[in-house]
Amino acid sequence: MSDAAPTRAPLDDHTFQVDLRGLVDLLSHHLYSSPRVYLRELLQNGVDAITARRKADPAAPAAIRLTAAGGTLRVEDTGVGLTEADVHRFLATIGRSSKRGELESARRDYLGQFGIGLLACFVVADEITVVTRSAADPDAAPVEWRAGADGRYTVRTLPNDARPEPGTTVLLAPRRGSEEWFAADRVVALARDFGALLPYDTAVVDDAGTVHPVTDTPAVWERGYPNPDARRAALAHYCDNVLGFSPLDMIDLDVPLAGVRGTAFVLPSAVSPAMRGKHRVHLKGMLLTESADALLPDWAFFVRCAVDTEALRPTASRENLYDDEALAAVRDALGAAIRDWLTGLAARDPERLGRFLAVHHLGVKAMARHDDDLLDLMLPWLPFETTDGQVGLDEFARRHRVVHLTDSVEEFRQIAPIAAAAGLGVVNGGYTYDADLVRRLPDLRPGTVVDSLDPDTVTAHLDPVDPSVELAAGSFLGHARTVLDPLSCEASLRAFHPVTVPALLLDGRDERGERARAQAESEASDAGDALWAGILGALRGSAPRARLVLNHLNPLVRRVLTVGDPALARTTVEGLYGQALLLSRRPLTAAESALLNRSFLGLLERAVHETANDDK
Ligand SMILES: Nc1ncnc2c1ncn2[C@@H]1O[C@H](COP(=O)(O)OP(=O)(O)OP(=O)(O)O)[C@@H](O)[C@H]1O
Repeated sequence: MSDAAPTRAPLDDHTFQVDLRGLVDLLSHHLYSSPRVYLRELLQNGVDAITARRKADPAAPAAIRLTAAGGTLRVEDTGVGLTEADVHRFLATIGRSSKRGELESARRDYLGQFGIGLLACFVVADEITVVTRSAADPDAAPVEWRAGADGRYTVRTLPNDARPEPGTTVLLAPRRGSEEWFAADRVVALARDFGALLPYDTAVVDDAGTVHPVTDTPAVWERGYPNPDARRAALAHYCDNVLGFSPLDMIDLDVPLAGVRGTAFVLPSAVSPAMRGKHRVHLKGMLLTESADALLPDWAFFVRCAVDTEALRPTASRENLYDDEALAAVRDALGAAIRDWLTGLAARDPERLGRFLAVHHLGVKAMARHDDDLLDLMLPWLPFETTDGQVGLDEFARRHRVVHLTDSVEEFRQIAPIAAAAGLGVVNGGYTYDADLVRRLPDLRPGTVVDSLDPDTVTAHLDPVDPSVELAAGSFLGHARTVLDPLSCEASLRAFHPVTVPALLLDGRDERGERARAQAESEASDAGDALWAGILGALRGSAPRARLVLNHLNPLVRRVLTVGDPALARTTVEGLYGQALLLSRRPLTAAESALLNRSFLGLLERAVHETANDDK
């Protein structure tokens, strides 16, 4: 056996091979949502180049000219330009960027950072030609770089007079099928959309030599106005033109920490809280997205923002904001600004607050669920549907020490008139957020009690009938109990308003749960599943039952109570139960539909039978 160290096979050093064609295809065709971004990337490179040049020479010219003529596009900037070495290093190396060197400060100063933006041009063109001359090295000759979508490129130096001044020109001709992106009017529209707020003078020249200005700065929210009305009018005009609606109101936004400034426009009509806001976000002037959805807290679904930001980060496709801590902090700060606006309105301009709440009370309720101070402040203003009509909770709680809450809109509709007549204070808890807010009342207004409205409470508030009346109705009520027992429902007799209601079915959530259980039990036993039916049967009795309350003030009910014929009495009970069931406006089970059918046909048959007898 040898004790020599085991010999190792020599290591082979390798480098990843990159299939440029595949990479170019991936980046250029799958990163971006639309070919239109090619123009944004070109504008962005022009802006960054000028910023870089101006760092060394603050007086350097700053202009970007796009020439859309003869179906091609030329983008020329007065920026820092590139030497031949730079061309190889930056232009021709995917993923390398001259804008990343100083890290944080670079990110602050430049729009680009990833070193892939130029590839977006391959979405619309097969070849990119760049002619550039460095401002950093006055002796460096102009350089021409030609690159194909297949990853090949050529570089050559040009005579000095091919480009006398520093700067860069990018030339593109459309790939077949992409001609539309090069039409002058399209280029003007795209450049204005992306670049209206860019810091340097930018314009498009068309075939006829007409110059179309692109930049329109400062932003409409940054400009000076002779008076607040003029400012409001200008912002409203912008909102109409750019966001497509006439705002109900406007809120100034300013978060110095992240350099976010802009305006939140209040939508003129209510929107679903589930709809996430689509906000227009510029990054250092360049339009990043028209549909940023994480800029505001979820509850602020009633506004659309237009902002410019200095410090938030874009995603690599540059079509949305990177959801990091900075964005979370901005989101909180913008949420606070909207909240402050609201509290300001409550204090100074209740009429405007009223107009706002008439449309967006749902949004404010959503917001108030997580914010006790706001709820406290808005309590007098937020409308709730109650037995006293549409009123603020504050006022309602003053009038009713116990605030009863229904589970659903249907329950409220059915019970509200009767409960109101009986002196109960009921709030409709069936609407989104309302129940949550009402349940917080005792904390905000000590002494107030909030209680669910259950059948027993309502029955207890309905006037009992005279014992002699109850006695006289005993036989009919006996039939009623026989009919209703299998439906897990009890019958009772009370006097209540309105007199037009013959019977009331009090049927809370627990009662419905019990009915669902009973139905499952009978289905299980029909199917021969004794074990399951037994389990369900064991649950029985613990759950409260529904209650059919007959109204002794109702003339029809008074007559019905005297019916002696057992068959007719049962059909009548079924009819009254069915009618009360329909009034409750909730979906019927199969057994309930069958009962309704049976009672309707039974009564019809009796009516026809009697008429036939009368005719004899
Ligand atoms: N107009 C220009 N003037 C001077 N240099 C340019 C110009 N366009 C591109 N470059 C150089 O080419 C590099 C790569 O550009 P590219 O657009 O691919 O990426 P980027 O702008 O650095 O980053 P991003 O991918 O975030 O846009 C840049 O970092 C810059 O050095």
